[in-house]
Parts: sequence; C-alpha cells; structure tokens
Amino acid sequence: MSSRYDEYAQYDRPRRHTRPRTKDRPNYDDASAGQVVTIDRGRYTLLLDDADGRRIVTAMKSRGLGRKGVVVGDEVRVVGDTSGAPDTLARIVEVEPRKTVLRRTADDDDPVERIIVANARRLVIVTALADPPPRPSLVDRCLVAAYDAGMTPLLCLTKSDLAPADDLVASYAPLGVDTVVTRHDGPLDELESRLRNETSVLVGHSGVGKSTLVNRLVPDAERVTSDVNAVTGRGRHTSTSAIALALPEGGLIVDTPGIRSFGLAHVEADELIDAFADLAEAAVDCPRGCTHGADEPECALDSAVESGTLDSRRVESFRRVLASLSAPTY
Ligand SMILES: Nc1nc2c(ncn2[C@@H]2O[C@H](COP(=O)(O)OP(=O)(O)OP(=O)(O)O)[C@@H](O)[C@H]2O)c(=O)[nH]1
Ligand SMILES: [Zn+2]
Repeated sequence: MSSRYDEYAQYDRPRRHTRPRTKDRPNYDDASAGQVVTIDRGRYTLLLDDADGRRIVTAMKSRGLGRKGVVVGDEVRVVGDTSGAPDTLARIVEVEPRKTVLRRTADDDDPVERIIVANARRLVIVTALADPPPRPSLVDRCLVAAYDAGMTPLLCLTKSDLAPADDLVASYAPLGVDTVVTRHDGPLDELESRLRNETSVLVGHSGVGKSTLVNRLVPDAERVTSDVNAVTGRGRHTSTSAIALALPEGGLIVDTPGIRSFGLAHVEADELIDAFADLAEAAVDCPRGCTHGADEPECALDSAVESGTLDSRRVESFRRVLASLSAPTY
C-alpha cells in the first residue's frame, strides 16, 4: 500500500505566471493555496494541491505578514517558486481565517498558551483500555479542549484485546461523544471512515498506542517524517511542533509529539455548556453567575432533570467534565 505522499515527488513544473502585477500594491490573485504541514525554525513545510499536482513546498513568511503567526494546519496563500523542487523557497503572503484553534497549555518552559493546530475538524482522544489503564480525568480535559477549540471529539479506545470497552463507552455515551474501539490486530475501517477528507488531531499520553495507529493509518509515516525533515534540514522531527501526515484516502492526521496538555485556563463554564445545545437551553433559566456545577443550589439543570426535560446521566456526565476544568493538570 502506498501513501499519497508518494505522489508529492511527482509534479510538473508550474505554469509561468502570465498576469502582470501592479507596482503599487501587491497583487496576490495568482497566489497558490496551501496548508501548513509542519514548522521548523522559521521554515514552513506546505502541502499544495492544484493543477500542477500535489506536492510539498518549503516557504518562509513574507515581510508583509509582520508578526502574524503561522501555525500547523493554517490555510495559506503562497507566491514565488511553488514548484517544490529542491532548494526552492516560496513566500507565504496570506493566512486564511482559522476555522478552529487548538491550544496547548502554558508551562514552565513557555508561559504562553500557543496554538498547536488550526483548522482541524476532529480531536481524536486516544486512550488504552489497559496497559496503561484509562485516565478518565485526562479524557475529560481533552473533551473540554475539543469543545473549546470548536472541534468534534472522537474517543478512540485502543488495546481492546486486553480489556472490555463497555464501561468507558457507557460513561461517554450520555454526552453523545463518538467512540471507536480498536486493537492492533483488528480492522481500522471505523476509524478511517471518520478521518477521511478531514484534518484530525491525535492526542493521548505515552504508551496508549498512538504510533501503532499512525503507522497503520499512514503506512509510510516514518519515511514521510524523515522526508519532511530533509526538506526542513533537520535530522529528525523536533518534538515541539505538530506534524500533519496525509492519509492515503484523503485528509490529514496531525500527530502532536511532546504535547502533554491543553490550555484550558481561559475556558469558562458557560462556554463549555454551549457545546451541548439542550443543556445550554435549560441553563438560560440559571441564576446569574451559575457555574452549573453539582454544588450550585439553584442550577436550572437540576430543575430540568426533575421535570424530565433532561436526562440525569447526561447532566451528571457534563458536570464530571466541567469539574475536570478546575482539577489539577496532569
Ligand atoms: N495488546 C496490545 N498492545 C498494543 C496495541 N496497540 C499498541 N500496543 C503496544 O503498546 C505499546 C505502546 O504502543 P505505541 O504505539 O508505541 O504507543 P504510543 O502511544 O505511540 O506511545 P509513545 O511512543 O510513548 O508516545 C507497544 O508495545 C505496542 O506494541 C493493542 O491494540 N493491543
Ligand atoms: Zn446552572
């Protein structure tokens, strides 16, 4: 089986630009569209897919962008040599508005909540059913991160050959979280069908089987990573940046090595509840400043459960996720 990355090596030279440019104002009508795949020391690796074919292009930021940040997943417009031939460098002249933004948490090394990935649709929360045992509080924090980022969470429960998935599936079902169960020697089509033609981000702590999944989803992931690093001039991929890999059947999967937790410091209870339309609707009747937690005496979620409008298990699950917001980071 071969990956789409194989196609990147085969491209035609770009057509010559025929449109004249105005002198006074830059005219980027003839700019190509691309997506940022990884970033290393001011060099941006882009995936371009247009009439000239699918290819990897290295670019830098144009001066006109100023201090505007460019992150993995950004949809950008590029000019200059976009052939992708060795030793060529294109220029990023525009960054399209971001559809979603996933941030990593501030830590001792870096006190700023930086964006890990832009424009990803799905956050795949990878949890092993055993070895290591599941950590529900971590899953809950990842769920909050997904909702906050505007992404759809997908719970991927791995190593189902070691332990049953029933309990975990049942605890996330009331929230309507989509779940797939996998094992290294079982089929992956349920996961693959959800990833197709979209940008997804994989998260999970060490040992849960992320690399095993990536290597199956992108059969030549290791070669691609080293090729990308050859382009960016690095011996191996740096752990600080995310890297997007193309899936054979379309779509990108973003691996997040070295990223241990998400920036949730700014997330408020009212923002989280907005991810659940029925709960948000009931909470309209809450007293001002209600945090919707189990200890709130007059939370309208309780009256909605009493009147039968809301399912108590759904409210309980929501409150468990909500509590993870104030729990210490792992
Ligand atoms: N029994 C069982 N073992 C698995 C399964 N998937 C992965 N493993 C094993 O679990 C261990 C960890 O798998 P990895 O894919 O390296 O996990 P990871 O999440 O990438 O871990 P890091 O590389 O530390 O981030 C390896 O020994 C795998 O062989 C599975 O479905 N069942
Ligand atoms: Zn409330």
